[in-house]
Amino acid sequence: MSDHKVYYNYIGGEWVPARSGKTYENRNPADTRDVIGIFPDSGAEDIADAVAAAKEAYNAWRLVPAPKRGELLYRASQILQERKEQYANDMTREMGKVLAETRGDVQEAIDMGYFMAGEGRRLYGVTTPSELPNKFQMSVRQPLGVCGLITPWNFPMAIPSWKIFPALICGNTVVIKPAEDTPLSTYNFVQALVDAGLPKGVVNIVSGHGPTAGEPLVQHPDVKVISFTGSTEVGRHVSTLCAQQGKHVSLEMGGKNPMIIMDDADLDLVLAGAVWGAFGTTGQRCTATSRIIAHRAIVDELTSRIQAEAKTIQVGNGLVDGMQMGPSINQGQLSVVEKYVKIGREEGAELVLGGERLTDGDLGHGFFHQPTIFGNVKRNMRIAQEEIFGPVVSIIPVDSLEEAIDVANDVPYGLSSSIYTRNVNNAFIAMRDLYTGIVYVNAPTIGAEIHLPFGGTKGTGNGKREGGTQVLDTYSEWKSLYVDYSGGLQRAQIDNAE
Ligand SMILES: NC(=O)C1=CN([C@@H]2O[C@H](COP(=O)(O)OP(=O)(O)OC[C@H]3O[C@@H](n4cnc5c(N)ncnc54)[C@H](OP(=O)(O)O)[C@@H]3O)[C@@H](O)[C@H]2O)C=CC1
Ligand SMILES: O=C(O)CCC(=O)C(=O)O
Repeated sequence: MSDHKVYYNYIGGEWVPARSGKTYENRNPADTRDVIGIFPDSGAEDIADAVAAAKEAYNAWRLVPAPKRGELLYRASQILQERKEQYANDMTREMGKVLAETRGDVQEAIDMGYFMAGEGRRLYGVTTPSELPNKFQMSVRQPLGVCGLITPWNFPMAIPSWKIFPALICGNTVVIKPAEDTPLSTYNFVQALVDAGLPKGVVNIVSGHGPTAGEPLVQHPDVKVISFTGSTEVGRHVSTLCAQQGKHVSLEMGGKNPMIIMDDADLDLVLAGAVWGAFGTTGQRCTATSRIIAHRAIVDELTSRIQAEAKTIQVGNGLVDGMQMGPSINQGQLSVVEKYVKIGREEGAELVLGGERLTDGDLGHGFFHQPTIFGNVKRNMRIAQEEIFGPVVSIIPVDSLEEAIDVANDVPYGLSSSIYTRNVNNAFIAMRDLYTGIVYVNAPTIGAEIHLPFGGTKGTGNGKREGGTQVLDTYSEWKSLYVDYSGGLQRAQIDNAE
């Protein structure tokens, strides 16, 4: 028998194993000798149990006054705050990103909790004047029922919080299937909700694999909305399944985010932003800067300065002080990085830095790769078009702002973009013409805050947004209410007119 910690699904207020008894191991991507824990390898039957529990709990939860629901969310955020350091440590161990970043991940969940707790006292609808006398009208949000949530591994607490908190504040109940690589952080998040006193069945977590646990959740007829964050390929499949049942679906998917550097940019500022944008979280952010579109007048200087800066990045176990970049999440993702490095070389891009897996000493036990920069990249090369989701950035020279924006928009994704310039006109043109869900000026493509809508255009999404109050639209439907207090007067007026 192994002595690793065993985790269970949380269904209807009980911690239970998968009905089949099957489990899987969760290992540290920085050192695969380190087993984080044993998690249920759940199937359709476990999903069915969780959906039934959520459906039952919905009847009471939807009637809890929204401000009271908000108080529970507030309490959960306080608990997350108290446990922030422990949860950040757990997250670095299971996901690999450095501690400063996992603290930020937990903090985003805390922020989202406080934000949505406040929404419990707002959840604004509108009133409008009526065309008729003695008639009142207004619109209110109503919950949908059971929400199915499917999340990726790169923000394993923040992204679940972006879904669970707004779903709950609207009066829904939820079943979440976290990424198989990072269940612990989502379990920790759910534990905080449980400890805050959430009623049984309101939140349910079922771990397992996408096709065997995620897909049954998507297909379950009692699940009214699916909120999915992950790859464009899986997201489109999920969307197709939802369409077959006419089910609501919110999709947040991939990115190929450009950073435009004009010839008047402050290059010191650019340097910090470009290195953080490209190599923060090992490039495993959907908002990561994966293309630097630089004016030809400064591209050589910029390339050599970014190369010098990126060379100093300390790559290693994120729990060790001083480390700046962790590993890829797993062997599959590392292989994708290696594949694209090979493709870039074959396409004739200039390898300016990196390009190799790191295996010295203890690094050999993890999925580490050098920060990698390609220069002289052409806009239509595969490394400039396809999402890599790793520490690889392409520098693309251009001759004008117009060309830069054209190149920036010429990819199948549209999540985030940025421009560095001292010229206010250029900045406003870019804000207007970059066809992405998020645009930064003089800042990298990463670092979104939860108070504004988060999401993208084209292959990045399906028009929905997380974050901001706009996220409430995913977890509620509008109901228009008309109240006639004329005592039949209106009917009489209409009859007389006829
Ligand atoms: N736009 C955004 O907001 C964000 C987008 N992303 C995108 O996510 C991707 C990386 O995340 P990754 O986890 O690898 O993405 P995947 O699409 O592989 O997985 C996302 C989630 O979907 C599950 N899943 C896989 N197959 C199915 C299926 N057939 N039915 C239902 N669920 C399924 C996964 O389970 P399992 O873990 O078992 O595979 C996981 O929980 C990148 O492309 C990135 O751009 C990431 C973060 C934010
Ligand atoms: O850096 C950001 O803006 C947030 C990134 C994010 O949420 C993601 O990559 O999933």
